[in-house]
Amino acid sequence: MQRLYRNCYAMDRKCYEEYGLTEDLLMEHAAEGMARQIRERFDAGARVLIAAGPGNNGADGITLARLLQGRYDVRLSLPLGAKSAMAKLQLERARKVGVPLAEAVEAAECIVDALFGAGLSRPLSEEITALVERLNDLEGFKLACDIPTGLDERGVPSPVAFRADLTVTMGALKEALYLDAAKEYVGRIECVDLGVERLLYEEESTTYLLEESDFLPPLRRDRPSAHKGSFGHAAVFCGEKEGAGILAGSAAARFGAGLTTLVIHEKLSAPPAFLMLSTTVPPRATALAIGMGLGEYFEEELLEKEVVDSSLPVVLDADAFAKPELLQIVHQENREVVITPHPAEFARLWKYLMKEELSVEEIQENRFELARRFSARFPRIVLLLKGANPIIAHLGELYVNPLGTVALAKGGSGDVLSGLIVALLAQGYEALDAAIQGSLALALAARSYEGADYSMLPTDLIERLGSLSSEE
Ligand SMILES: NC(=O)C1=CN([C@@H]2O[C@H](COP(=O)(O)OP(=O)(O)OC[C@H]3O[C@@H](n4cnc5c(N)ncnc54)[C@H](OP(=O)(O)O)[C@@H]3O)[C@@H](O)[C@H]2O)[C@@H](O)CC1
Ligand SMILES: [K+]
Repeated sequence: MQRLYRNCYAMDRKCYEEYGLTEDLLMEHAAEGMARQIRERFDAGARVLIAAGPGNNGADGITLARLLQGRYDVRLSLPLGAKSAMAKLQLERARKVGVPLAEAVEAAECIVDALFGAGLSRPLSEEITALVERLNDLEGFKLACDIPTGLDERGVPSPVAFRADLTVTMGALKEALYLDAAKEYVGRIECVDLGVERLLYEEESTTYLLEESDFLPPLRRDRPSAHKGSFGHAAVFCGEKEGAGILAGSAAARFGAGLTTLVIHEKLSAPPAFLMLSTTVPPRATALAIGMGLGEYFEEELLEKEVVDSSLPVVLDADAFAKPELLQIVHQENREVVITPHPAEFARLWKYLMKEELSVEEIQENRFELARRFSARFPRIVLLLKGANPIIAHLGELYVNPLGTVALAKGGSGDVLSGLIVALLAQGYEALDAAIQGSLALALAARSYEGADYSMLPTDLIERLGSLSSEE
């Protein structure tokens, strides 16, 4: 797990005030971090075009030009000139080592965007927008300095923003790079130390980035005397769209629940043989999941009695967010509860619980802030806000999972996720661990799919659950 930050200003200040470092020194490390990435990828002589802006993001780019000059065919473009003191100083140095200025944007094997970083303070002008479009249209490898130009401090992209293959970010990882919309622009993300080890640079944070090595597959069954009752009993409500419940139930069984029962209202057409059926929650159930394809089958009284009045750990998903009786659960402080809304469901939930209307767009632009506000209001509840980079919130802490792929953008992926989480709850995991591990398992299952990304089915995910392993 790595830490994420809203910005690095306080940590930069610490470098100057406590460690006696200078801006010049930090910048040299920032530029050297980019130079290293370029040297690893390109042979001497390759053309590197660096588009540098007027501030210190541009100054990083100008410094990079100096570091590469001599070994590479460097072209430096300064469409707005050099304005900050550091940019002027770096330009003077770059000139002295012979860095040539580019008249216009020209084709290159490596294209570096050092136009704007943390200081972008207003929309891009037409001229800069056109420049970013031209850079995007070039064929070469694209490297963004600190943050791709056009993303604001939340990560929200302008209509045109630089599309990087690699973002080399300075000092520490920023939340903005992990907003769903930013996923289109950032490419791979590498973080560079600025003159001190990351450990010394970083401050406390309440936001974390999940990594592959955080995944711990469910415990192997190493007790030969264990029986099915040793691994919990997941009860999955199966409603009008029965496929959703069947997917969730199948995922739960595959992810280790000792028993899985589909709680049904009407006889199912063809449930898998390993799932049991019941019209009530079995007395020995150890966790519940409800909402996937639920519809209107179940009477309110039954839901009250079997789900709301129960103390079992529970996953609420999909249609559960349209049922006020089920939403009472969010107020149950002493229960393990995971809620898994997608942004439109989160909007509905927000209106009901927070009495405030938000559009899906507002939610997507402010995912981190809203997840934080939700967690401040309902600290005990584990919120898993779905998206390209799902955010899990609990007790005011956020965990971001950047590992998912577009192959997951298909009906049924969310049902599988609910099944994974209820399987872990049934086996005794705490709600936060169940949400984190379920989310990681889903992403890793998708990554292990070998077919074309458009072709993956929820059943492919379920098949892969048995062979997941963490990288390390
Ligand atoms: N702090 C540190 O210790 C370290 C910082 N580092 C680096 O510094 C970067 C931050 O630098 P920064 O603060 O100078 O901001 P930056 O992104 O260059 O933009 C500011 C300039 O752009 C201008 N401008 C803004 N928006 C504009 C627009 N739409 N259209 C046109 N102009 C616009 C703005 O002009 P103004 O608003 O004043 O008119 C100003 O001139 C950071 O991302 C990292 O790369 C590293 O070296 C490590 C150490
Ligand atoms: K940039």
